[in-house]
Amino acid sequence: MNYVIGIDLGTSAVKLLLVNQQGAVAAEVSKAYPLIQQKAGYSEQEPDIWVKQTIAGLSELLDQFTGDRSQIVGLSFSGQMHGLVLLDEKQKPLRNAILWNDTRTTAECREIYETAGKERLLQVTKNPALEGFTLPKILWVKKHEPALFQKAKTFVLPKDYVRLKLTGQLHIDYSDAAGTLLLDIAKKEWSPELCRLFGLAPDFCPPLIGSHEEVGTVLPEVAERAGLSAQTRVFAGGADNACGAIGSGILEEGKTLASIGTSGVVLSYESSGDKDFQGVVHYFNHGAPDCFYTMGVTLAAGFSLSWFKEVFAKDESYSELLEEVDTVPPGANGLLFTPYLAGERTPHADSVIRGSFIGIDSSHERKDFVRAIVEGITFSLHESVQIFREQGKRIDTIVSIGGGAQNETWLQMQADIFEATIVKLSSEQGPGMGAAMLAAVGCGWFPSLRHCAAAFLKVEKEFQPVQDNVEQYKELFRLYQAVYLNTKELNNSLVKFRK
Ligand SMILES: Nc1ncnc2c1ncn2[C@@H]1O[C@H](COP(=O)(O)OP(=O)(O)O)[C@@H](O)[C@H]1O
Ligand SMILES: O=C(CO)[C@@H](O)[C@H](O)COP(=O)(O)O
Repeated sequence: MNYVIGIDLGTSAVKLLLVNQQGAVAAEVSKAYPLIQQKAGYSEQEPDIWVKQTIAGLSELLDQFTGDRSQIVGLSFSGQMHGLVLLDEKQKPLRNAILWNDTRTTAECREIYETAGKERLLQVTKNPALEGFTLPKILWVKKHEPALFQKAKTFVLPKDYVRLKLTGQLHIDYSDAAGTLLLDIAKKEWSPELCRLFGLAPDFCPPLIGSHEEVGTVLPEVAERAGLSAQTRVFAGGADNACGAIGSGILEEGKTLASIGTSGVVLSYESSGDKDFQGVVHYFNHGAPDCFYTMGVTLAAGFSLSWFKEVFAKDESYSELLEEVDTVPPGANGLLFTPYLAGERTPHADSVIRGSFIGIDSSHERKDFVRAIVEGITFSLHESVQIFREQGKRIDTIVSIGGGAQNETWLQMQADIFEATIVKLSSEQGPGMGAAMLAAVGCGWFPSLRHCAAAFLKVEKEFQPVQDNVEQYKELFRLYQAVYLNTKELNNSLVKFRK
């Protein structure tokens, strides 16, 4: 029996899956790393911690493996999107990576519209200028750290940096390049026009590659440290949401997923790259060749829960924290939460808004707060589900993945709020599984990702909406939506008091 490894470089941790030819997960490892938040709106990570934890994770994964290492024939990557890793001429990072949930770049987003024009930007990149995307971060460093920027020869995205250190090969794949605001999405090439407008040298953007393409083998010194065979074939991999789509079988029109990781995502397959969504939802290249996807993004989905756990329940596990949440009724006994801890993207592209608990009563217990958080995150994702429905998409079944999909009360809540059947797969690790599938297809185990999905992906359980809950949540959702409008101005006035 042969195996492949899927490496998902998430925001909270790198997660590694060892997958056999039947798609069963033979071993899995998660290695965490911290977020660096110097001030409100800032979010960074140290690129070399990703590499260190990935190699340590590979080594732990291999410790669990009793077979012959030469049976591990391939590996590939999935990674948090948009994060800027600036490299010098020796391909060393010049500073910490600025991540997808860092919103310091509102002025640079304005500059992008003024320089390129919103219409033209949407035509080329299919996306609006949002603080989380890569180009605004490049412009921020250029403006605020000019001496450092002068030394920058190129840039990569997070998982591309790890792949560079594991193989020595420099690339960005199309699905991740799509989130930079520098890629012509339909033509699948770096936009010479945008690079020129923003003063970026033609070789500043690295060579592009397809997610399924082979880049080489692991470097001998890495193979030795990780305990891998030096013959292990490496395939490019993709953006975590593109890989999540592969790993949950979102490979044809009409399929939708909801992911609750650090961010929250509702994603839908698109067969062509020439539709016009006017930037209301993100529109990116898929990890499967020559197709696309649209998605709405909640910036602080799982992050809202991890924030609460870190501040109020540091020593408890998520299962302990969520233990009593099913004893609290829908509406958390009159408590509403909006998950805007890091600002928001869909439907309110707003870097200034922050979260609220509305309706705190002296009768509320911790479990009410936890229920309100989980409901607020799910309401936020429901705003994206609604956008897709308003655009004519039929959404009656949603595959749920990410850390949040480990909790059955939350899965039932998704069914009740989204008013759709929620599918839980045998592994909730969609992005890691998608990366493993890219390696499996690359190694020739299957003729296509669809064949691989048919063999690998197994439904573990389905959750149906409960009508009584659906009705209550419809009313609560309207109240939830009112919170944004009623707290927007208050938050604008609070900015000067933030860290
Ligand atoms: N047992 C659990 N039940 C519910 N939610 C969980 C559980 N474990 C983790 N989570 C949530 O999942 C998030 C991490 O999900 P994950 O998909 O691993 O994120 P990322 O890819 O961003 O690192 C955490 O922030 C937390 O909110
Ligand atoms: O910014 C986006 C998508 O546009 C995020 O979805 C990141 O890709 C991070 O993902 P997770 O760490 O939450 O999986």
